[in-house]
Formats: sequence, C-alpha cells, structure tokens
Amino acid sequence: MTTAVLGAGISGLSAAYYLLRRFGKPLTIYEASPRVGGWIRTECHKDKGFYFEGGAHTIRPQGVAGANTLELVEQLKLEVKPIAKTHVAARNRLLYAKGKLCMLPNSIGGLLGVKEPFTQPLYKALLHDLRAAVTKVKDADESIYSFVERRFGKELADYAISPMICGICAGDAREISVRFLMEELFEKEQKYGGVLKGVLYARFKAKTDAQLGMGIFAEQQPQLYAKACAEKWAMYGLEGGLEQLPRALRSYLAEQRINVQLSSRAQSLSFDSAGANISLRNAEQPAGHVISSLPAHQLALLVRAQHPSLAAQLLAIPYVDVIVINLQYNSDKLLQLDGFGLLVPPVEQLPILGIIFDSCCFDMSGNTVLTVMMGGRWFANWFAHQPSQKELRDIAQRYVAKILNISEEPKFSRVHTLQKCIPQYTVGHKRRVESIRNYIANYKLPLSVCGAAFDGVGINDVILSARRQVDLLPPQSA
Ligand SMILES: Cc1cc2nc3c(=O)[nH]c(=O)nc-3n(C[C@H](O)[C@H](O)[C@H](O)COP(=O)(O)OP(=O)(O)OC[C@H]3O[C@@H](n4cnc5c(N)ncnc54)[C@H](O)[C@@H]3O)c2cc1C
Ligand SMILES: C=Cc1c2[nH]c(c1C)Cc1[nH]c(c(CCC(=O)O)c1C)Cc1[nH]c(c(C)c1CCC(=O)O)Cc1[nH]c(c(C)c1C=C)C2
Repeated sequence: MTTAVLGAGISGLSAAYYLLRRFGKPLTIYEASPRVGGWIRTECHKDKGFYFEGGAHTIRPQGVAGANTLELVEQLKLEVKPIAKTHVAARNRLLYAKGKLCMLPNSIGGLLGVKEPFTQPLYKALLHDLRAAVTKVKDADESIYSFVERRFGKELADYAISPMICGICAGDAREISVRFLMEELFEKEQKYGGVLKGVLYARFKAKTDAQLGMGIFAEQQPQLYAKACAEKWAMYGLEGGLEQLPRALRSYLAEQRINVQLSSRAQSLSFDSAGANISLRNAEQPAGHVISSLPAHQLALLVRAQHPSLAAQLLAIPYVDVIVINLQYNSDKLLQLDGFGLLVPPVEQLPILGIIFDSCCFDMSGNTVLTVMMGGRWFANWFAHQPSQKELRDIAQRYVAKILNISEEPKFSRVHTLQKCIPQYTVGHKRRVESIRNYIANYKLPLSVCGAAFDGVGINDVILSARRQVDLLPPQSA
C-alpha cells in the first residue's frame, strides 16, 4: 500500500525525498495550498535585480543538521550564495535599545569594555556564572530567560537572549524552554555546577562523529559541507532565493513520477487494522503509513475525532503570527550601518521585532532591500484591531525612518501576515513531543510526525526531522 506524506512544506518534501531514496514508490503527497514550500517563499523581481523573502532568509551550514541540508542542496545541484564568517553580515548584528543602535560584541575583545546597551563589561556576566550557586531545576526544564538570568544576570537575559529568541522564533524568552537553544549549556550547568565549568570540562573530551550525529552519512561527510567548513561560511542563501530548495525538490519528485497533489487539504485522518485513511474534500485515500509534516494544530484537527487525547497534546504546542514587510528602494546608499540586521529587545516594548538588511547579505543590484518583522508573541498587544496593510506598512516605515534614518518612500513593498507560522517551544516542549510520539507508538498508529512543531524550527532542523522519521521506519514499511 502507498505511503502518504501530509504537507509539501520543506519538511514534507524532504520526507518524500528520503522515502523515495529508501523504499522507492508508491508515495503520494497531499498539500492544502496551490504551491509547495510552506513558509519558504520568495518573490523574484529579476528585471530589477532583487527579490523578497516572505519567510526564511538564510540557512546555517553548521553541525549535522547543517551538513544534511548541504548534502540535499548538493544532490539537487542548487547554486549557493555563501556568507563567510568575515563578511559584514556575519560579523554585525545590531540591537535597537535605549533609543540607540548598538553593535553586539563579536569578538573576545568585545567582552572587555562596556558596550551599550550593557552597563557592565560582558566578562562580568561570566564571573557571575562562576560565582552563582546552582539551583537544581524542577522537571529538568525552565525558561531560557530564567536560566540566563540565574547564570549571567538580568542584563544579558534582557538585551542578549530575549532579542535572540525573537530573532529565531518571535517568542518570549520568559516562556521558551532553555532546551530550545541552550540544552547543552543547561545540562552542563546542572551536572558540573556552572556553565563555564561545564564548557571547560567538555573541551577536554573530544566528541566522536557518532556523538555529533554525523553517523547518518554512510560514507563521508557531504562535499559541500567540507567546502563550507574550509571556506568558513557563517550562513548561506540560494541563487534565486530560498524557495529554489522546495521547488527543486518538487521537480526532482516529479521526474521520479511522484505525485504532489496540490490544493488537496487533508480533512481527517483515521486508522484501522489495515492502515490509515485520509479524507480529502472529494475522496477517501487509504495509506499503509502516513508521515505528517503538518503544523501541530492542523494535525490535531485531523485526528481529534478518533484520538482526542493525541489532539489535545498537539494543541498544547502554541504558535504565533508574524507580519513580514518587505521594502525595496532604488538606491543602495541608504543604509548607514552594514550588517545582517537589527533586533529590538522586548523590554523596549516597540511594535517591531527586527529588521533584516537583505541587500547587505546578498547582492541586490544597486537596490536597498529591507525586511521588517512585527508581531510574534506580542501580536495581540499591537495588532488585535486588524490593521490594514497600509497601516502595517506605515508602522514599518515609521520605524525604518526612526532607527535607520531612511525616510524616503520605498519603490516597492509587500505586506504579509503569516498566521500561526512559528511554533513556540515553551517550557516542557521536549516532554510534550516525547509524549506525542509515545502515544503514537503505544497505539501502534501507522503515523510519523516531523516538521517545525517537533524537532527544531530552522530549515536544517525540519529537513533532518523528516530524514530521521524515515530512517526510523521498519524495513517492511513500503
Ligand atoms: C517569518 C519566518 C522567518 C524564518 N526565517 C528562517 C531563517 O532565516 N532560517 C531558517 O532556517 N528558518 C527560518 N524560518 C523557519 C522555517 O522557514 C520553517 O520552520 C520551515 O519552513 C517549516 O517547514 P515545515 O515543512 O515544517 O512546515 P510548513 O512550512 O508549515 O509546511 C507545512 C505544509 O503543510 C500544509 N498543510 C497545512 N495543513 C494541511 C492539511 N490539512 N492538509 C495538507 N496540507 C496541509 C501547509 O500548506 C504547508 O505547505 C522562518 C520562519 C518564518 C515563519
Ligand atoms: C524578528 C523575527 C525573526 C527573524 N528571523 C526569524 C524570526 C522569527 C526566524 C529565524 N531566524 C533564524 C532561524 C533559524 C534558526 C536555526 O536554527 O537555523 C529562524 C527560524 C536565523 C537567525 N536569525 C537571527 C539569529 C540570531 C538566528 C539564529 C541562528 C544564527 O545565529 O545565525 C537574527 C535575526 N533574525 C531576524 C533579525 C531581524 C535578526 C537580526 C539580527 C528576523
């Protein structure tokens, strides 16, 4: 019987790719929207030499997840646009705090002096960690804010970690699990009595490839990963924008005669002794096994009739809305500071989360291109009255003028509200995911779950999540 993949975002397409590689056909993908890519969406203006990213902007090449994506990129023969660690976009990350633009320290030297918005040199935060007593944390989880505040002090929690959490999941560091970003540091603290102590101890214990997770590569690490390491890439994009990745996957699957059924929303999912049944608008589709890459709240809707308790656990993963506003100006002389972009710490209580300087990261043929992001965990505080696109653009332009001194009208712009686009890995997330997968295993459901809701929100994470779920299937699954 066929295997079905739900969702043709990057995770679902990757699941199909790995399924095909492992088992061959038959295989069908059901996608609700008329396009592939999910939150990866590029709007190209080739004639003017620029493009807008409506969701993800860059990919990191680091670690096993980074190497895995590079392997895929290589296999699909996509052209990468690397940003080296020495590039200004890799070195400069800015904060807008206390009414000023501040540069985050990017070297050891930067830890010594007092740098705004901090009122103390950052090495003092490290001394704080050496001196602070260790609290054994209940249920082995806490918020990343409280962990950083405990170990390094409130200033670092407010002006370093909180904006970083915004810049990754548009969330509130006071709610997000320490395991989302600092699992290793947290465990080192709990084990060795301090973060620095733990890090220093671990330096003397070299990790094997298997411990690093590199064991997934059958022979050797991917060539493009070796190149990224040798050339010290900090991040990369793709020629033509990131949407080239899901598009290339779709083309590859089409060449292998794998059907991606667009505009085919799954409406319910049930299981019986023969396997799974997917209800679409006009049809029932049986499947031997289902891999869902859907957002957790969507999968919850599908299974709630037959498995209400599974649905409730899926619904316990909250999501936030993000407004993405792309702006293009004809001149490339507008930005007075170069860098990846700026973040606004939530303590500042402003309606914007941050601004990406797209035209500093990649060549945009003499245009200045910016992306303003707003909302996230604070969406309801600022935008509950459902402002029009014009109002949203006006807010974005007001802050571009105030912070970056760019007051001219953009020549071209785009406003999108991405509803429920980023899951929030709140305290207890890891346990929640374990419990969801345990439920599926205990009831022997022919179902695997992958994608942004479960194993990390970055593009690398969701591709690796798909690969791991396919690898876990028993040999007879096809
Ligand atoms: C604003 C923003 C900026 C980001 N920036 C970055 C970045 O710079 N770098 C990075 O690495 N990551 C970034 N990310 C994260 C990354 O883009 C996403 O986590 C990733 O694309 C999610 O992929 P996915 O396949 O898991 O889910 P999705 O993209 O959500 O795909 C799920 C698919 O399922 C479909 N679907 C939903 N319901 C049904 C149904 N009932 N039946 C069938 N199909 C259905 C949807 O239409 C969608 O196509 C960003 C995300 C956002 C929102
Ligand atoms: C302001 C909102 C957001 C910005 N980017 C994202 C949001 C919600 C989403 C996002 N950004 C990154 C990832 C991938 C993480 C990964 O695991 O690979 C996601 C989902 C990359 C990223 N961008 C910034 C940071 C600190 C990171 C983490 C990885 C890294 O260190 O490279 C910084 C940043 N993000 C945004 C801005 C304006 C910004 C500015 C400096 C926008």
